Amino acid sequence: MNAHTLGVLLLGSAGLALVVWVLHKLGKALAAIAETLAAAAVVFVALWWLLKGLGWLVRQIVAHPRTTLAVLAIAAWCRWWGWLSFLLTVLLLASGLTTWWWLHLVSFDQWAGRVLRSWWFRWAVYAPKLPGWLHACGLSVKDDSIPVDVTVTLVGRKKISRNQQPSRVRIPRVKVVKSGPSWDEVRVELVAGQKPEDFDDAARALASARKVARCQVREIAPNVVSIDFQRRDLLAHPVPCPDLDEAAVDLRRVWAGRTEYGQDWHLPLYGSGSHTLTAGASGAGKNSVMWCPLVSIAPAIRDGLVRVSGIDPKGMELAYGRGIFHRYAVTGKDTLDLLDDLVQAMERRKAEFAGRVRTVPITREHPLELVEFDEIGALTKYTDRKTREQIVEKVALLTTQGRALGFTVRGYVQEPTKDTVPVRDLFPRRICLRVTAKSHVGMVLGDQAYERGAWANRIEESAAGVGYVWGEGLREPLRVRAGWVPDEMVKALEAFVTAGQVVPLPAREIEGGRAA
Ligand SMILES: Nc1ncnc2c1ncn2[C@@H]1O[C@H](COP(=O)(O)OP(=O)(O)OP(=O)(O)O)[C@@H](O)[C@H]1O
Repeated sequence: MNAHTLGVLLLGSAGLALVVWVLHKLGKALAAIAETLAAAAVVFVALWWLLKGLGWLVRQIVAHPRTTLAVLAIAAWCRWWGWLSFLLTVLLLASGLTTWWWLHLVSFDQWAGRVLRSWWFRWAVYAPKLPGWLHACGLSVKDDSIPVDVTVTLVGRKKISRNQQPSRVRIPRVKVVKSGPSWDEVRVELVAGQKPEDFDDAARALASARKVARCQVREIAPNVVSIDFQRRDLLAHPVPCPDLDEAAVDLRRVWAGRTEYGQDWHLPLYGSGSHTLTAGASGAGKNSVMWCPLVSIAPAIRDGLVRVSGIDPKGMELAYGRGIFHRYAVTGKDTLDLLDDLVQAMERRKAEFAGRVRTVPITREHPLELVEFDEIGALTKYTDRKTREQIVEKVALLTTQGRALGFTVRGYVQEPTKDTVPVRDLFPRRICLRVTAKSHVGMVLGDQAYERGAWANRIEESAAGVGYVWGEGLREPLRVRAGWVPDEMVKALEAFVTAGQVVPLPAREIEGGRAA
């Protein structure tokens, strides 16, 4: 090997060593950069998720402030007083609520049950499931269904612009859930492009999705509808009126039918809140509201503790049980005589008891005078002016002064306008059976009754005897069904109270319906 070759070899080796050294340094530098980048990426991703999580949490807190407060309160309780005391308090509360439920179902449900049920249904049913049902029933709006813009430029070319973002589905938002004993009201806010009628068309599909028999839609505001689901109906079948018996009678609490909770419904015929006005369209079942309490107090009528007077402008309904009525009137003149007689009796009683008692005790000498005024509108609107004014005056006297003296008036009307029944407001207790117009509900039960769930205009024709009561200790309108009194029972009642003095009609005629 000569000197030239040796020099080349040495130079080559030195160059190679330099290249290896440079590559080594470069590799180290790149590894450091990659490591830094990876660390930065991990930190960035972690921060991104943290921010996203925080954003979600803030959204939840804003969207569900009550739940957030409850969770915070529970956490604070457990932190300061321990989880055992919290558990014991929950158990105590639960047993208190159960006792209340057991003792008085209606007041429990109206004050606590429906709040708890609404909360539970919102979380467990409507918030998670309703969006899916609405989408499946065609009640969502897809952004790609927004029309495409077509622009004609100056050079005549068409430019078609589409939204390139992925299509988004917009679904009505659940605003409020209210759960009554039979119905759930779910208020949703419509999205742009929807109208309340879209929901009307989808009502049956929504009922199937919720697996309930009925679903109805109400427009609350131009952009808010209430989707009402009927969960159950304990009043779907007629409620039989119990047979006549000798049981003791409490005139302040007379059995009249059943409530939507499946419990007994009682009405007072004596004392506070006994004057009652029942409104209902033709065939709504007003007569069961009249007959059923009379059947319940049959022993008191027979024993002379209750004296029933009947005003029957149609001359049909009450005539079928004519023997039950101590006084009976059909025409305007007869009605005036009947009311005159009652007002005079009231005046006599007033003179006898004034200053001695605050409420006249009911005895055979001073029986409860119960007036059943069928079709009150026929005589307070559709008679001559003089008779009409006198009838209104007498009814007003009896309803304003009669309570403490043992005089009770129960009126029945088809059209509950002030024009038809000028004394409407003098009846402290009102019952609204099926009516033909939404406005009638407010006229009978008062403002806000319809909004609070007394949907009497929606009662089906087949549900005769079903209606709503409100007020008198009831926080929310209560759906009731009057006990059904068949024709044979009216005859049996007549025979019972007259001790068989009235000759019953032959069975053939009874089966054929109520005779005049
Ligand atoms: N409580 C009830 N349960 C079941 N069906 C009932 C009840 N009450 C009434 N019905 C049915 O409805 C029909 C009409 O009832 P009802 O005569 O009481 O109506 P109404 O309101 O008095 O009508 P109108 O004002 O025309 O006399 C009855 O013949 C009966 O078939």
